[in-house]
Amino acid sequence: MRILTCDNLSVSYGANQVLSDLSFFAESGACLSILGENGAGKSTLLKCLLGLKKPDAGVIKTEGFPLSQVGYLPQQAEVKRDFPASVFEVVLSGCLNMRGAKPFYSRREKDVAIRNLNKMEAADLKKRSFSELSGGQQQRVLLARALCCAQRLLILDEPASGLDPAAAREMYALITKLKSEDGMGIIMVSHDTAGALSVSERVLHITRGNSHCFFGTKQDYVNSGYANIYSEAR
Ligand SMILES: Nc1ncnc2c1ncn2[C@@H]1O[C@H](COP(=O)(O)OP(=O)(O)OP(=O)(O)O)[C@@H](O)[C@H]1O
Repeated sequence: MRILTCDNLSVSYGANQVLSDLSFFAESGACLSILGENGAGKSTLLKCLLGLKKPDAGVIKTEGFPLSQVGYLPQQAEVKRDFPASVFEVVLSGCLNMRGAKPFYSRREKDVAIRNLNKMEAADLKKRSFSELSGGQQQRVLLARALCCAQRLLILDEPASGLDPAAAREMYALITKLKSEDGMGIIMVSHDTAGALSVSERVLHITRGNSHCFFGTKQDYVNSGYANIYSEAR
């Protein structure tokens, strides 16, 4: 079932047209990977999906839930990894939207945080200081945080970047579990083509200047020349 549809999206920064006439969709229980070279416009597209940048033209539509209920895992570089908070506090802060104007988190929000820590197989880290964790552990905790507000759709910006191969495998296994057990829809920006393809049903591939663009199933992507365009561009 489609949970997000993007029709004829065009986006620019001043005179720099980054995306033009882009159309694609994401489905529940499935992962859409957004691939493409540096500067192709992947982060710009995520900003539009998150309501942080207004497109010049086009429509972004979620099905049956507001954009405020989309979970978001930012790129590693955008997260301050040494802030002095416990793992539980970091995860609980993902419930900020649910808390509204209340001064403290309720039992219900704390239960949501615990449930998501369990889901990310990180319950044993609950009392640890976030800054002392390994990169892979931090990433699992931040995913649990993103899940606290994700009703049906999760947006991940390079979730395996900076992780060693074992931690990256764990991250992809958790993504697979979220799709199959929770029916979560996932949109993931990645430079790790093989890893991304291993968990994706569909691919959106964009290139700088939008001269090439592919949207379709993983199988069609693998059979197309797009993966080669990407490796040549890199
Ligand atoms: N805030 C901004 N103001 C002006 N131009 C920007 C801004 N952010 C991005 N751009 C430009 O938009 C284009 C797309 O950048 P974007 O960061 O979306 O690409 P990307 O595919 O995410 O790249 P990367 O893989 O390196 O993260 C680039 O030409 C970039 O210079």
